This record gives sequence, structure tokens and C-alpha cells, in this order.
Amino acid sequence: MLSSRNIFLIGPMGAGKTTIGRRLADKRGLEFIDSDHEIEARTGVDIPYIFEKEGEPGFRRREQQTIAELVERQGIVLATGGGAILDPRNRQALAAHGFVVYLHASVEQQVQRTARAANRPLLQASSDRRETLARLFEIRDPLYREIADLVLHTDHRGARTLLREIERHVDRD
Ligand SMILES: Nc1ncnc2c1ncn2[C@@H]1O[C@H](COP(=O)(O)OP(=O)(O)OP(=O)(O)O)[C@@H](O)[C@H]1O
Ligand SMILES: O=C(O)C1=C[C@@H](O)[C@@H](O)[C@H](O)C1
Ligand SMILES: [Mg+2]
Repeated sequence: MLSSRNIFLIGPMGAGKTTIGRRLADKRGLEFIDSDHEIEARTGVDIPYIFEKEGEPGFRRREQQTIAELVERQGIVLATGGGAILDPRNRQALAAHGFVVYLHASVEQQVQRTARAANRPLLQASSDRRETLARLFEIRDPLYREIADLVLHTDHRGARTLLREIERHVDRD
């Protein structure tokens, strides 16, 4: 059934996965889950703390386990962490269990939208956010594209336009 179809949002930090995902779920009467928030709820600590104690590999293990469980649900909008697509198991799981939307943002927009500190230890540790985001983007952009059913450019486009576009494609596909 259309309404029980999962929608998975992927893309870099600052692309708008959490913002758009929450609104999309509201609009379609679906449950919204953010994998970063889910990991925090399960561990009871925030993401920077997990990186500090277990390193990025520890965080990725938790992320993989969480995503493997979440994709089995039905009727969810899932916003994934910016690096979730690095693990081929996550790419396979997302591609197999829902409609995958790649929220694309230029590095310049990523820089602007990540200006405020949040759960982004990979950026907090870096002295040059632009350089870090550009490096990550070069590696990750092909991986986002590999599993995307829809690539949406978010630069200079507001949430309402993006929601409309996503709904048009999900309902048509
Ligand atoms: N289309 C948009 N236009 C303008 N600002 C936006 C847009 N989408 C998101 N933003 C703003 O950019 C910031 C980052 O958005 P958001 O937290 O949703 O990104 P994210 O993809 O979830 O990032 P992360 O991977 O770090 O969790 C927020 O301040 C949000 O309000
Ligand atoms: O781009 C990344 O690798 C990350 C993005 C965030 O969503 C978090 O999942 C974490 O900070 C790592
Ligand atoms: Mg987010």
C-alpha cells in the first residue's frame, strides 16, 4: 500500500534530512525516525560522546545495527546520518526497503547550514569546515547516487517545494 511505503532520506550534513523528513512524515501521517536520534536514544548519550569513547568505527557499528532494524519497519520516514551510506550493508538495506531520496546540497550550502554546532563530531574536530565537507562529499556523492531513486537539489529551494517534489515522485513511482 502506498501509505505504508518507507521513505529514506540520504545526503550530507546540512542537506535537510531531519528538517524535511519530519515535515514529510507529518504531511503523510507516517512515523518520523532519525537514525542519529535513535542511536542517541538507545545509548543514552550523544553522538560526539560515542565518537569520543568508541571512535568512528564504534559509531558506525551502532549505526549499521540501528539501520538494519529500522528498515524492517513499515510506513516510516527515516532520516539517515550523513555517513550511513559508507557501509555497503546500509546501502543494500535502504535500497531494498523503501524509496530513497538523495537530498543534494552544494558544499557551499553545507558549510552555511552546518554553521551552528550540532551532533557533528567530524566537523567539530576540523579547523576548516569547508575543506572537510568537500573531502567527504567527493567520496560520498557517488554512493548517495548509487542508491537514490530520486536526486533532489536543495540549494535555494525551500522545504515546501522539496516536499512537493518528493511526494510527486513517491506517488508516481
Ligand atoms: N531547503 C532548505 N533551505 C534552507 N535551509 C535549510 C533547508 N533544509 C535545511 N535547512 C537548514 O539547514 C540546517 C541543517 O538542516 P538539517 O539538520 O535538517 O540537516 P541534516 O541533513 O539532518 O544534517 P545532519 O546530517 O548533520 O543531521 C537547519 O538549520 C535547517 O533549518
Ligand atoms: O557525515 C557523517 O559522517 C555524520 C553525520 C551525522 O548525521 C552523524 O551521523 C555523525 O555526526 C556522522
Ligand atoms: Mg539530521
